[in-house]
Amino acid sequence: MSIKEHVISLPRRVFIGYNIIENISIYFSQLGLKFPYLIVTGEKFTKNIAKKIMENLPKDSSYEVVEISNATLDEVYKVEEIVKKINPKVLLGVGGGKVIDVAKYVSFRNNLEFISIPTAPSHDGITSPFASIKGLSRPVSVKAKEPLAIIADIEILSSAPRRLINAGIGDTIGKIIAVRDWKLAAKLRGEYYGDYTASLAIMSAKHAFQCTKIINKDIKYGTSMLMEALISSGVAMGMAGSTRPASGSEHLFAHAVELLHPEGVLHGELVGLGTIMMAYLHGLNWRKIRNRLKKIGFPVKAKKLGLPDEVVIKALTIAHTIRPERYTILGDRGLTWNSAEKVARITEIID
Ligand SMILES: NC(=O)C1=CN([C@@H]2O[C@H](COP(=O)(O)OP(=O)(O)OC[C@H]3O[C@@H](n4cnc5c(N)ncnc54)[C@H](O)[C@@H]3O)[C@@H](O)[C@H]2O)C=CC1
Ligand SMILES: O=C(CO)COP(=O)(O)O
Ligand SMILES: [Zn+2]
Repeated sequence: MSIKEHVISLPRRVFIGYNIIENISIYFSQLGLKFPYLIVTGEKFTKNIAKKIMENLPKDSSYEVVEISNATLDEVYKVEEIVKKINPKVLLGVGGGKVIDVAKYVSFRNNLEFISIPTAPSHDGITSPFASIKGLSRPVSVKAKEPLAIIADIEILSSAPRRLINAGIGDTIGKIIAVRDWKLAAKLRGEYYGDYTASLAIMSAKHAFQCTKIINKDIKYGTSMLMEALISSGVAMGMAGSTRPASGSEHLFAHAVELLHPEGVLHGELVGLGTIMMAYLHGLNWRKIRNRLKKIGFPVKAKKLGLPDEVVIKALTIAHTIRPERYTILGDRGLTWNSAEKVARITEIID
């Protein structure tokens, strides 16, 4: 009898706290990291944070920096050119979700250690061993390297623009739907359902929901709560060996919009909108989710994000085609144009 292998990829250490960037050389020595390092960062604001990191790297260590503008295959190849040149031992991803995904994907392809240094609590890719890279065959995430460590400086993360913080809440509350969809697939399709990882994902969503009650009053405490939720959702993915606990129909909607309207909207914002509409389809209390998000200033209307109504409706009708092997409330045939329009109007995503 053959035993099907199941591999769990988890980070070894999570450093979380205020102004902990200053301790980076201590952390690196605890982890026994060798240099040269390659720092992957963004072209704008995040490169200033990367500079602070450089100032605090272990003395006498050597490193290179590469700035990327997007999570595309071209940017992956650009980083790999530098990997070939300097032969780094460790890649540091310093930035938002796109930077982290490129660094973690390059680490995977080149078998290098990866350290995740998020600059915004905007997504749960901070811990997950998956990456979303444009230019691959599909818009959904693929296997990547799990971070050896995460360095989460709450001072930096809580100073990120509020829009990015809210997007992280959107990405995390989406797990309510992802787990419902997973349960449905288990019932209708006999798909394996991992109770433990599903519970972990639901706990992350509840935590993010709780966070909506705190974040307006105490941004620092709210951010640290959100970070716990984002990290544990990433752990759920690592344990499941798939993004199933963290990505269902609400993410399919987000991916569909990204295909139709690729610029200007954050991943977590789209997941938030998808969550409201899919909650309606699942017969959940979508109003409660919408109201909580609205209270924190989350854009609960497509037009606030510059999304035309037609894009929302079209995305709803094609979402089921994006990852057909992952059964969700959208079924095999998806929504008709008329029912999609009705869902979007009833939930007030479009007027
Ligand atoms: N691998 C995984 O499991 C997951 C991956 N993702 C991916 O992550 C990406 C979304 O990540 P986001 O961070 O929302 O988008 P992003 O990486 O595009 O960042 C949004 C913007 O915020 C800027 N930024 C970051 N930190 C900042 C700060 N402290 N101050 C000012 N500006 C800052 C970035 O430079 C960028 O311009 C998507 O590509 C999505 O597919 C999302 C969830 C899970
Ligand atoms: O965004 C993700 C989890 O929040 C990853 O989901 P996908 O596997 O659908 O890309
Ligand atoms: Zn997501």
